[in-house]
Amino acid sequence: MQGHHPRLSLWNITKRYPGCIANQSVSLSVQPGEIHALLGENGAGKSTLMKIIYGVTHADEGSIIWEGKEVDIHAPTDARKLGIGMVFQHFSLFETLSVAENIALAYSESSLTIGELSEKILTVSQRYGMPLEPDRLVHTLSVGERQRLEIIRCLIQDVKLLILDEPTSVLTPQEADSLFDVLRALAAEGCSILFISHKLNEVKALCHKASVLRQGQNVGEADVATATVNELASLMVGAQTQLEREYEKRLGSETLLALQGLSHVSDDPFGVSLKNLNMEIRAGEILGIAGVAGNGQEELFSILSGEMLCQQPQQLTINGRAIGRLNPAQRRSFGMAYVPPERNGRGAIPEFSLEENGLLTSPMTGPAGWLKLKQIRQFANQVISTFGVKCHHSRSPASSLSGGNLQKFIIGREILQQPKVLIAAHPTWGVDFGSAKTIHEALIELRNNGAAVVIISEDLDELFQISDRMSALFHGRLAPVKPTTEVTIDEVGRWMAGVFDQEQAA
Ligand SMILES: Nc1ncnc2c1ncn2[C@@H]1O[C@H](COP(=O)(O)OP(=O)(O)OP(=O)(O)O)[C@@H](O)[C@H]1O
Repeated sequence: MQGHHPRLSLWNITKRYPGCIANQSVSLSVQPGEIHALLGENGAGKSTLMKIIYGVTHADEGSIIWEGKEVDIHAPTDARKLGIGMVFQHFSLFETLSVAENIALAYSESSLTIGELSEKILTVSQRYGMPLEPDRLVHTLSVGERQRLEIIRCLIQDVKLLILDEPTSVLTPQEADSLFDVLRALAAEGCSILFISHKLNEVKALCHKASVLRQGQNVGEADVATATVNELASLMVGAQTQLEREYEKRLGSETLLALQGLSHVSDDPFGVSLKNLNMEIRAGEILGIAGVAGNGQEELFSILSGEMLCQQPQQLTINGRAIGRLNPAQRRSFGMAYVPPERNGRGAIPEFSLEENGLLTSPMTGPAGWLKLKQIRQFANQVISTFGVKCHHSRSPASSLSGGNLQKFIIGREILQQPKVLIAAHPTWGVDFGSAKTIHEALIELRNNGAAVVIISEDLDELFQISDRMSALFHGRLAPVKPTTEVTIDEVGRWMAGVFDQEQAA
């Protein structure tokens, strides 16, 4: 009697990691056709629970009931056989293969030819209004299209439960709206959806129910139609909380960092070339760079940080000193600091402890090169306490932190070094709203102390909230730089679509 049972029920799921209980006796149910949000602060245990359902990791205790029957899900293939699909935050696609070839790889057990699979892709994409050509090579796809590919990959196999982990963090507002239309259509057909998000407005707009995890435990369920965004927030943090703050806009003083006629031809066949960028970033201001991912943000970050060098030293100056040919460490000696777009491998080394990761960008050695162990520990603990990083202790490996907590550690490590110039890509990516506020306040304080801050982000709400001036990147070109108070969201949207006159660009 399948119809009478919830699609999925979890009973008393417990998962322990060394030094922490990620999920503690979590029970929840999802009905057919229900869009169910999973909310919780960073480290609350959301991803762990989803990974257990999808068979990526296993519970120590508890049971999973699928349409009324207890099941063992040992691996993602078991989950897929039941009709469970998952779209991860980080896509795992092969750039040089086509859409159809990428999907074929996920279904190696199926006997469909590429031609038959392409037919199926077209049918699914037309049915749900998600245009995607099966022959397109993945490297030509935008981020939104890549996500479509991941979703279609799940839908090809009649999916009954779709899990999405922060799916809108990589999308423009328009792309997020069309994703929601697809999810609503799927739910109307009876597909259940589990949706992880830190954006409570989205949850309110899309979901029917929300379960809230706090420190690994399910602390309640809310009917999203009747709960306000503030009530959802209070359930998450267990107290009344102010969601957002307005920050005073400032116009900076003297120019600290300047880009002059900076062009860079990408040697990556899938990269974006930067074209004649001119920009001044002043002491005491935050400059926000908007743009749809893949328009040169990655390259701009690399050229500002020194991971990629300018052709001419004077194309990039700090306080008038030409630094275009200096490497990242040499630029740091002039007071620069960076928060790169990837946490793992670039922002932090997963196998290293937090103390060692602190040392990576903040050298704490004595005259003979001896490590100052006490200072290293103090610094890591200062970052942990100032930015509310949830971890076992300062000697825990970075890989044991939840995504949002590692992000807080990386940005905290950079801000506490009091840089003169900070270049930060997606500073609050995957960070819960309480911690996002802490990070915003720290960035504003850094600005108020006279630093020049560049924020490269796809999150327009965030850019409008904390930037003093704004611009956008499109196909490696920079839109005009204007005070945030003088631009509208529509104008920035047009910049992001390439509608600007390069002559006016600053
Ligand atoms: N492989 C691991 N080893 C040790 N501890 C881990 C591991 N993976 C997760 N944890 C811990 O389990 C807890 C829950 O982490 P999880 O990633 O599920 O949180 P989350 O709610 O998804 O957080 P975020 O919003 O930051 O993604 C955290 O305290 C984290 O440090």
